[in-house]
Amino acid sequence: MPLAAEVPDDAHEERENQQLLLSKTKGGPALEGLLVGSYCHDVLIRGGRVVGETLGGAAAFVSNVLDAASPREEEQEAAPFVVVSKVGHDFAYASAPAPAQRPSLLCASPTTSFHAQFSDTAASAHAPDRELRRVRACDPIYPADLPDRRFAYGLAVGVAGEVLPETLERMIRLCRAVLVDAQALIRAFDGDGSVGHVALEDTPYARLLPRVAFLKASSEEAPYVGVETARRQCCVIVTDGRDGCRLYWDGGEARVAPFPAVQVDPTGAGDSFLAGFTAGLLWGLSATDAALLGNFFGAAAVSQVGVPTFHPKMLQAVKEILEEKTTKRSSPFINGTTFTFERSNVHDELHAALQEAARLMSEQQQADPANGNGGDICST
Ligand SMILES: Nc1ncnc2c1ncn2[C@@H]1O[C@H](COP(=O)(O)OP(=O)(O)O)[C@@H](O)[C@H]1O
Ligand SMILES: O=P([O-])([O-])O[C@@H]1[C@@H](O)[C@H](O)[C@@H](O)[C@H](O)[C@@H]1O
Repeated sequence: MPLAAEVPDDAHEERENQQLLLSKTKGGPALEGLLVGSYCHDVLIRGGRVVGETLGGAAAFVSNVLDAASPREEEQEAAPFVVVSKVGHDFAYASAPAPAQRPSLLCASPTTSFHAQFSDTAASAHAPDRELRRVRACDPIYPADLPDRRFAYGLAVGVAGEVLPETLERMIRLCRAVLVDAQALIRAFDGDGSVGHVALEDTPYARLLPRVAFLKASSEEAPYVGVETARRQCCVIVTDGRDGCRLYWDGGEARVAPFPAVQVDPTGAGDSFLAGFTAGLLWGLSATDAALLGNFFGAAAVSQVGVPTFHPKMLQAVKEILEEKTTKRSSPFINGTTFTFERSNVHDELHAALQEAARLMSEQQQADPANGNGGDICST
């Protein structure tokens, strides 16, 4: 399987990109990321009643976790990444932390909006927890919307088909390693906006897979990704709700254990997982170890409604754990030419330490229900 460091022979721009990044990042500033996908409006509905209206879009959940957990230099006020997102003039959350910090491109079309219909009866462990309908769609993100400079890593995190194939291709050219959420590639929308899926191999994105480093899919999306074919081209991560996740690469696979959580809203779990995973790579963890951080932030996401708020003490605990358990502050994968998938000998210790931080998080939430927990969307 080609690693991110390997590029097709004819990809001059990508080779040049690698050279630039290698020279720039050796002992240099923290690694800058490029996050592409639009913020949106989420309307949460249960039993025919609106039970929540929140900021949504993977860009919001991913920014939140990257800001909380990615390594940064002491003097850096914000985590080093750029967001390319599009919203309309009706955007209701311009002053929320993530959009305020990294504003969107304004369009004449309305902000993308999803209705999430939650089941009125208790969901079984593996049944889809919600049905999504895209009720409005903002403009797509075009290659020309991306900054014309190089990035250490890219995250393609569209929710409504806004990351066009040519935009993903441009990201691959600009970024040393690209991580993709399958929901950006395989969603199809029928006449009333109901979200369905198409097989990845039938989309124009399929040919780009060998140049992608990681592809994350939920267990519902995995059959459309075709894990057995895709794992020969990039590392595939399948998330499985409360059961954690599995990684598949060419020649190996691993299961990564979850963290306990009291789920009140499943929205954003996959997005927060991908961001936690990316932060883990940036801290220098192997892919299987980084997935622990993905599971940790996925569990944190489901414990609150909408984009979660993290308690500073919990974040401090996580930072101390990462400082202790990681040997480098920047990933050899993103910073250099080597990369590992396998679990390391700190995996179990890291899991145990994060489990403690997860316990701290749930205690703090119970003690302070105002801390982002706006009510239970899930239970009957
Ligand atoms: N109920 C839960 N308890 C603990 N962790 C969870 C729970 N639901 C989700 N997670 C975490 O979030 C990750 C992503 O959740 P999942 O439901 O698979 O994604 P999606 O939101 O894309 O459907 C999981 O792999 C797991 O680590
Ligand atoms: O829950 P999750 O799969 O991680 O991601 C979600 C998307 O599937 C949904 O379309 C969007 O409206 C949510 O805000 C969130 O981004």
